[in-house]
Amino acid sequence: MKLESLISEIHKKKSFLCIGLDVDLNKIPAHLLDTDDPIFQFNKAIINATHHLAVAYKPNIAFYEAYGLKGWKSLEKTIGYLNEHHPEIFTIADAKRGDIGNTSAMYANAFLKEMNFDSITVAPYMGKDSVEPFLAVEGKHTILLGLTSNEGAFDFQTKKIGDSELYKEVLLTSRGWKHSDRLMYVVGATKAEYLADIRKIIPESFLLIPGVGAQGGSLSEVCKYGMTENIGLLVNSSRGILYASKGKDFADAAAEAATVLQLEMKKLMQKK
Ligand SMILES: O=c1ccn([C@@H]2O[C@H](COP(=O)(O)O)[C@@H](O)[C@H]2O)c(=O)[nH]1
Repeated sequence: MKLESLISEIHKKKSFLCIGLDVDLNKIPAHLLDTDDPIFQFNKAIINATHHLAVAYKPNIAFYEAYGLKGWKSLEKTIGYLNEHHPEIFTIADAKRGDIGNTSAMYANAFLKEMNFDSITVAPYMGKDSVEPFLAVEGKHTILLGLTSNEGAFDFQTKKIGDSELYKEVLLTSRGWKHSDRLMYVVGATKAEYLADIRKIIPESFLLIPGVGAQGGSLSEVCKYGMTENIGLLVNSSRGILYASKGKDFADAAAEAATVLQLEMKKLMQKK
């Protein structure tokens, strides 16, 4: 998907909400467990109830790999359903891949071509040749881990390198790579206070922001420091939306939780 289409969808829906499809069979309503493919049935119901409120969906691949072949089939059906019924919605394979070049090319093929996701999350720490095969895929986006939402982000990412910090070097260096216009970056909502500095290095890039909802990040803080003229944000919530109810009303409850975020986003967009 072209960036202009994503931006136009954001303005149309007055939303920059990304819904994380992190399906845990221990958390979904019991009645779905009797169906042939509970993960897909759950995702389909969530997508049907929320697609007017969200501009992106982000299945975290771990939640599918966890169930072996059945999980992969559910993932394939989910991305197929999104691409067939909602081609206007941006899709993210949250796979956090990255390896030596020829292996990265296989990951790029699997997620961006075979499964036809619009984007994939990639770990930057094996360097340029590990990211290039993803960037080489035309019409797709590579979302590089910038500053992650977890506590462990302070173990390495914020470590000083001369006058700079490791995560800043990732942002700065990757900007110089071929097809860097296809890059986006992950920044945790729990690290909103870093966004002003981050915007000095990557003023226009789209940021995928996980960490609102269950992890306690603040949407208004994220917007205060991270929002650009083109909005430039995809704010993700997974558990806070998916598991708003464990009853038969789970999809309606998810839509309600998504609406709360969308309305706050609309307000914050109007302020801009
Ligand atoms: O820094 C990061 C990078 C990725 N994630 C992923 O986003 C979702 C967050 O889920 P919630 O339930 O809304 O907390 C999940 O898939 C993480 O693996 C992240 O949280 N932080």
